[in-house]
Amino acid sequence: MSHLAHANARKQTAVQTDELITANGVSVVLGNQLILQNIDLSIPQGSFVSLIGPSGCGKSTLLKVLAGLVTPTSGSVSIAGLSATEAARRRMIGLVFQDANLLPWKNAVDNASMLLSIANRSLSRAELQARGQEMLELVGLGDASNKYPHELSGGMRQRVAIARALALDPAVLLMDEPFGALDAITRDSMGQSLLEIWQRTGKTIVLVTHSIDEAVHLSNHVHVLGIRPGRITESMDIDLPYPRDLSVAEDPEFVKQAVHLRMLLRASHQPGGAS
Ligand SMILES: Nc1ncnc2c1ncn2[C@@H]1O[C@H](COP(=O)(O)OP(=O)(O)OP(=O)(O)O)[C@@H](O)[C@H]1O
Repeated sequence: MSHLAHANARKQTAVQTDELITANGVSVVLGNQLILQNIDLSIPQGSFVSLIGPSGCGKSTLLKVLAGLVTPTSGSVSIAGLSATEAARRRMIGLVFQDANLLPWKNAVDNASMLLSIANRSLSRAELQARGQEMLELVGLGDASNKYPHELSGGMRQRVAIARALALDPAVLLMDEPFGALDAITRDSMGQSLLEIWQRTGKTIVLVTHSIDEAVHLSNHVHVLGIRPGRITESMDIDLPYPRDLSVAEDPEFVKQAVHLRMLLRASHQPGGAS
């Protein structure tokens, strides 16, 4: 191996750290308002991280920065050693929003393979359908492939949206209040399914949520954002073993951590100055 090849191998090793996503000193000004101030984040590969904070504190904006959709005014984001824009261009980022945004004239399997069909024009219809079906099975909708969005419940539509994002096999799944419009019981079961998908696929997940219980049930790490300006005020590990099922909510340790998170969240509602 040449000297240069040795140096490159060293460089590659250096990039392959446990951290998949890092944000360094990210600030965002929109209009003339400071929305995010000096955000530092370090998200390990394969982790499940939740972002929680008061309404309007900038959680969605931060997710958009990680997705390469909003360019920081200062600071930088790296995803597997690439800029967020480049990671997005390479389809390494899957996005799921509160609204499933399915195409009403396509059935579930065609919706699930829709982004893949755009990303890889060389795939045959049979290949697209096979991948769409595989993803629907992963999200527990294997029997609904021929159903159209109007025939699906809100939870089922969100499952298709998750299948659509996963069909591209992204390294990261960024989710913005994906279960926010669902009833409490459906929301619980969607969270549980998401945990199982996470454990089966090993994806890195960043979830924006308003639910303390959801954050504690699902994540191994939670960042609390404060308001005016949006900044990370606290971070906490969720110290509960996986696999977790819904009965974890009755575990005294769960209750303790949820109480602690509530206290951090309450403090984050106080407007603050410099972080
Ligand atoms: N394009 C924009 N131009 C100007 N201000 C914006 C823009 N987008 C968002 N904002 C402002 O940035 C702030 C943060 O918005 P953001 O949607 O990121 O908050 P959030 O924490 O996700 O809120 P919520 O929990 O209510 O969804 C808000 O005050 C919002 O009005």
